[in-house]
Amino acid sequence: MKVDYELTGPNDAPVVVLSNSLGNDRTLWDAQLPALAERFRVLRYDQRGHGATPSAPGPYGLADLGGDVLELLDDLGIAEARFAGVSLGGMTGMWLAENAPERITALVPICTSADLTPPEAWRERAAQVRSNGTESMFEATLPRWFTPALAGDPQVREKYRAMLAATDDESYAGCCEAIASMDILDDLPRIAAPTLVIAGAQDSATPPAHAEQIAAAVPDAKVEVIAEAAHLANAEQPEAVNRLLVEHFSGGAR
Ligand SMILES: O=C(O)CC1=CCC(=O)O1
Repeated sequence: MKVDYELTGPNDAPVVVLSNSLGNDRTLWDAQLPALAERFRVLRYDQRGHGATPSAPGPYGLADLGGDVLELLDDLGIAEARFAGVSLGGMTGMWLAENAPERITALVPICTSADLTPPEAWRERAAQVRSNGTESMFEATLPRWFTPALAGDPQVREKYRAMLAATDDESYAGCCEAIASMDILDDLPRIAAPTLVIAGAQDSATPPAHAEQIAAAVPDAKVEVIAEAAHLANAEQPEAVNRLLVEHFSGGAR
């Protein structure tokens, strides 16, 4: 699958790949771009059926979503990259670090999980979206994405409602099925990339315990919990997340 992408930053700088979560697109990273593109070649892309990337019939697995990234890196002639992903994007990053370790030199999974059970709940969500469409998910989703302070802001509501509604129904469902069938927990100890796991203190979708579980399994991984942030912590607290991303990606890449 050819994904839609955008490259920003110096041509000769190390590459940082940014991967979005379920129901939004690469503009999720708008507030990271200025800080990262000063030092890195930033490669933002849209997960399949999200943003400007075409859809494909589901179900998907994380191998499909990770495979999309490998195809993109191959097409662009990028041998290796640092990788940050939010939620589904973080799962994609962990799959890559386990299955294509030579391509991932540093990893930052953000507000994500390696074990988001029960799978039936994701299959039910997939069925619901195939019947009712992505926009029907909005009122239930926004309070998971942001703390009440931001979730009530009319501009935030409109931006994220539009992104969710623009997400292809079948792809959203296929991504839910990728989460349902996710099988990355047991291989976390194989991850060799220096790893920083970021959590939102108020994230009800993937609470900080999920970050602790990942960090306990990945050799030498660290955890940072961002106060006053829910699931889309990079959008809600960009300064704190930018500082951590720049520090981690400037430090010990493998
Ligand atoms: O929409 C949610 O429930 C939050 C979420 C889970 C996986 C993902 O990418 O977003």
